[in-house]
Amino acid sequence: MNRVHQQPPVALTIAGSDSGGGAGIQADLHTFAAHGVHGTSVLTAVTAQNTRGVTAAEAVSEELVRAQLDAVLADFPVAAAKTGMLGGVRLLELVAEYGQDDRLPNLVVDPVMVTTTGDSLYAGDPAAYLGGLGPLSTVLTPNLIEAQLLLGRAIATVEDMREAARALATYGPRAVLVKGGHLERGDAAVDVLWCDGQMLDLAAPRVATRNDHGTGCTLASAIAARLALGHPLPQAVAGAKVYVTEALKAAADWHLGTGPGPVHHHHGRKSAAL
Ligand SMILES: Nc1ncnc2c1ncn2[C@@H]1O[C@H](COP(=O)(O)OP(=O)(O)OP(=O)(O)O)[C@@H](O)[C@H]1O
Ligand SMILES: Cc1ncc(CO)c(N)n1
Repeated sequence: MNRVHQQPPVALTIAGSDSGGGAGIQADLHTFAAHGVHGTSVLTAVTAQNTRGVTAAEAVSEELVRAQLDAVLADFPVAAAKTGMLGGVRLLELVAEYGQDDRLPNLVVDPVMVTTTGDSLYAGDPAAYLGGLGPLSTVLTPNLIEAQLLLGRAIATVEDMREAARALATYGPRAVLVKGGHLERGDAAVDVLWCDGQMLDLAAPRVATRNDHGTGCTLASAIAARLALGHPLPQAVAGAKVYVTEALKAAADWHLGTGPGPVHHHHGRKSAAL
């Protein structure tokens, strides 16, 4: 038997740490593990954060980010990568440099700028995202607020989301997923995917829960995990959305923290405690 098939594919997350464990690098590594993918990580920032918000944040130096990227990429067959919090233009440009050298295959770019609790995680010009990482992205995954910041216009309806996805695609990503988690209307959570010239609406039942911390990170890393496993792009995105919906459902009754808590990344597995 070919031993190569007995080992997990490798995915890489380039993101910040959430001390509360619901978003950021922690959510990404949980998601990779839940998909049976080996997770490697490049830490870009450390945040002091819980379910109520971010109380402090500090960027990792460019030298240390570069050293982490070099260490991982020199030794692991990274099949897909994902960016989350980059903090500002300097780390964004550094990551773009690796992308330009074709060292970040199947790159999912989650343009993290503000948390749902309103804390800023990006001090820089939103346009730098499109210029720096747009052409290198396999999928760009802005939420409503990020899409508005990237395009400088209001987005209020699903039709606006479709127009935004088309407009963002002109900056070079192969696909754009505009997420509608913050469009609190109706009983569906609708995202729109512009992929290879086609528009798809991805709808899921809206889960009645306050525990939605880290859903964006979880979705982006589930897409990366599925790309690492060899799923074709639209199926990887659709499957990742189902995974997030199930993770939201499974954690709906949790009371972890007093604010919006984390989702259940390992909902497919029985825990000894539950
Ligand atoms: N209550 C919900 N029920 C079902 N799906 C949801 C719900 N809230 C969010 N989603 C889905 O979760 C995914 C992430 O969307 P969202 O717009 O919340 O991202 P985000 O703002 O980047 O997340 P966060 O900043 O909390 O990590 C999308 O697929 C969205 O449709
Ligand atoms: C570190 C980190 N990255 C991303 C997000 C967005 O959810 C967050 N809250 N914290």
